Amino acid sequence: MNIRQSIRQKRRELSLAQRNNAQTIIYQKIKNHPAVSQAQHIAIFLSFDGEVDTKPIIEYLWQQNKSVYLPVPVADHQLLFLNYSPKTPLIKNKFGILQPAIDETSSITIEQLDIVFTPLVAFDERGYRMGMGGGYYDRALANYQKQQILPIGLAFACQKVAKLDNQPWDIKLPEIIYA
Ligand SMILES: Nc1nc2c(c(=O)[nH]1)N(C=O)[C@@H](CNc1ccc(C(=O)N[C@@H](CCC(=O)O)C(=O)O)cc1)CN2
Ligand SMILES: Nc1ncnc2c1ncn2[C@@H]1O[C@H](COP(=O)(O)OP(=O)(O)OP(=O)(O)O)[C@@H](O)[C@H]1O
Repeated sequence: MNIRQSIRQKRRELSLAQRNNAQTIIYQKIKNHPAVSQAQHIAIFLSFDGEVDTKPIIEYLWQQNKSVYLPVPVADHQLLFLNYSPKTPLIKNKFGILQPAIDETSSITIEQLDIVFTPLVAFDERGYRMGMGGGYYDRALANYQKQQILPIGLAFACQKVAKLDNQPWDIKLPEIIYA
């Protein structure tokens, strides 16, 4: 089994108690995060495959009157970020992940985002990430520094590896919140 598959399996196999403990710590870190307090436009994702459960984070962001956006995979491995409010109807995309139905009027360009909470399968000390293999986030975040976007990875500690062999297109996350 390759490392993507083996870490996805480890992540799915975390017990409910392990998950809840870690998620409580992660939520606390987000609530105390100065950049999150200052941000207005925040992209996050709806969890699947054992990812950190983002629902409570989204509820918190809504409570704080932040504008929340979800990734929508489109052609050429591009991501669209669409507004997500408590009223937004969700549909399942081809990966089985819930997303808002495509509605161009609610999409935001990447450079308008302040923070992009980024899903990942594995990460290393340096902040390199391995994702699901579509290259969606590597493309979306290719120029994040110039665009003054703060990508923040969200993960469980079991997703950390010593060193990923990174490719030229791999972005390095400046911050990963994990527990
Ligand atoms: N919650 C969440 N949303 C996300 C991502 C993510 O990692 N997590 N993505 C991060 O990029 C994008 C979706 N990327 C994905 C890429 C591949 C597969 C996947 O399961 N691939 C299967 C084959 C799928 C198929 O039938 O076509 C596989 O590799 O076995 C899923 C999501 C956008 N939304
Ligand atoms: N900035 C980019 N421009 C063009 N192609 C890219 C870019 N980033 C990644 N790719 C292509 O996308 C493919 C998948 O990349 P990779 O395996 O690193 O994805 P990933 O980070 O695991 O997935 P994701 O970001 O969707 O979670 C690679 O074959 C790579 O050639």
